Amino acid sequence: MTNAASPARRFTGDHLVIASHNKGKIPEIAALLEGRVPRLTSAVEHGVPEPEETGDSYIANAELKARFVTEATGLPSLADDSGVSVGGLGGAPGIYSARWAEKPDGSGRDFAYAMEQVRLKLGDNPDRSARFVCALSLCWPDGHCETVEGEIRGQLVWPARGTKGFGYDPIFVPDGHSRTFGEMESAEKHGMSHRADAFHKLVARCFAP
Ligand SMILES: O=P(O)(O)OP(=O)(O)OP(=O)(O)OC[C@H]1O[C@@H](n2cnc3c(O)ncnc32)[C@H](O)[C@@H]1O
Ligand SMILES: [Mg+2]
Repeated sequence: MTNAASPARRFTGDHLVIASHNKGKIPEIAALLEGRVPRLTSAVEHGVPEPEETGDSYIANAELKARFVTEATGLPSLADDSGVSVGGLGGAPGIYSARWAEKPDGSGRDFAYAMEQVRLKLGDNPDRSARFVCALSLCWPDGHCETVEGEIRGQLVWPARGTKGFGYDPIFVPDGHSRTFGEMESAEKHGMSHRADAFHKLVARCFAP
C-alpha cells in the first residue's frame, strides 16, 4: 500500500489499462480520469481474465487486480475494488458485494437479487446506514503501486429506485440527498461518490501538475 509519508510516483505515460471487467465502472473511471491519459483501454480489450479476488480488504484486492493486469499486458494499470458496507449487517457485504449478486443457480450476477438479499438479511433491523467504499490502485510494470481509498455515507431504501448507474445504486441514498444514486445522472454521482473521493486522492498523488 501507499505510504502517505513517501513521495508519490507521478503517472506520465500515455497508455493506461483499466483493470476491470465491470461495464458500469469502466465508463465511470474513464470519465473521472477526465482526459488525463491519452489512451485508455480495459482488461476486457486485452483479453485478460478476471483474477480471483483473494484479498481481505478493498486495498488488497485493488492492488491484486492492478498487478494481475500489469503483469499480463506489460502496461501500467488502474484497478478499482469497491463495495457497500451496511451498518445493520456488521459491514457486509463489503468486499463480497459482487459475490452477493451470484445467483445460486449459476446463471451469473444479478443485482436485483443482490439487493433483495440485503433487504432479507436486514429484516426489521432499523439500522439502514451504509457506506460505499472504493480503493483505487495504480501499478507500474516494475511492481510499484500507488493506492488510495474513498467513501461516501448514506442510507439504504426499498423499493429500489432509478435505472441509472449500476450495482447497488438504486437502493443507496447519499446523506444530505433524497434521491438514490440510481436516480442521478452520472455527473451528479461523480460529484460525491466513493469513486470520485478516491479519484481526488489519486489525482492529487499521481496526476496533478
Ligand atoms: O472487479 P472488477 O472487474 O472491477 O468488477 P466487479 O464488478 O467484480 O467489481 P468489484 O469486485 O470491485 O465488486 C464491487 C461490487 O460492488 C458494487 N459497487 C461498487 N461500486 C458501486 C457503485 O458506484 N454503485 C453501485 N454499486 C457499486 C458493484 O455491484 C460491484 O460489482
Ligand atoms: Mg471483481
